[in-house]
Amino acid sequence: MKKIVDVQNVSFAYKNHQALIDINFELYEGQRCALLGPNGGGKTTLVKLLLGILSGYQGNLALFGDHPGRHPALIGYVPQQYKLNPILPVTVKDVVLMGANAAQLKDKKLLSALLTQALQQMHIEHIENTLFKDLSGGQRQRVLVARALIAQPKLLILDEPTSNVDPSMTAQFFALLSALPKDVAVLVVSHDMSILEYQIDVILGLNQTMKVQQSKALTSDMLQHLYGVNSHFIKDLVQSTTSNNEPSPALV
Ligand SMILES: Nc1ncnc2c1ncn2[C@@H]1O[C@H](COP(=O)(O)OP(=O)(O)OP(=O)(O)O)[C@@H](O)[C@H]1O
Repeated sequence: MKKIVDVQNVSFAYKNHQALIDINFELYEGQRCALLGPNGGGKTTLVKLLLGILSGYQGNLALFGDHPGRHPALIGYVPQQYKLNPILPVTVKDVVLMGANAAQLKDKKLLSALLTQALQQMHIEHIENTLFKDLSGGQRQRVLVARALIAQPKLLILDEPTSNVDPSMTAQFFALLSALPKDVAVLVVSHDMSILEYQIDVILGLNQTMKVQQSKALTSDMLQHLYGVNSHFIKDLVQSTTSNNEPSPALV
């Protein structure tokens, strides 16, 4: 398996705040990974470092064997929110095609095939001419993933993808993600532990320092690391929010 992300002993400090301390993890092609952590835990900072938006870190950080920011076309980033000027009549198709512009895809035939494929992958071909502003939160989320997919990235970073959608849309959204090409590595950033009910291979628990788990069973150690409170309280909380009140398989 190809290594997509390699982070070794990475630390990062803002002017007056040490945000990340000695972070280590690797991400391989096809892996589905959850980056979990409390507010202020450093998730955004880490993502910005991966995207090459922030620099000035200590340690070693490589994506596709190179410095961050060198291969933007290989990374699809899906922001938490995407604001468009409501006056602009921008359709779903327009938004998805913006992803092709960013990756500088110009061949018209190829572009048309990739557009169709991205719309189909996210099951939004029927709304391609609908105005983006008229969509629901869940539909917008799918359009933004399609916008990232049109450039055929090898790493997809999803920032709090389900923060604006209800639980049934969340389930549908993750079902779609599990149908992505198998070689695409996916990093889902969230503080919502219920994402662990979906297909996740690795948990990165970030709270200034990082704990890595190669399974999606949340251990007491991980809960303590992330939230620093009695782990039974959190387990009870998560279980009480699952739809059928059955103990979640993600918890041990
Ligand atoms: N530009 C900045 N200057 C100084 N401190 C910052 C800056 N950006 C973030 N921080 C601090 O760094 C820490 C990590 O912030 P970060 O935004 O990475 O956390 P997060 O896990 O993404 O949080 P949230 O889940 O609330 O979005 C926080 O204590 C935050 O206050």
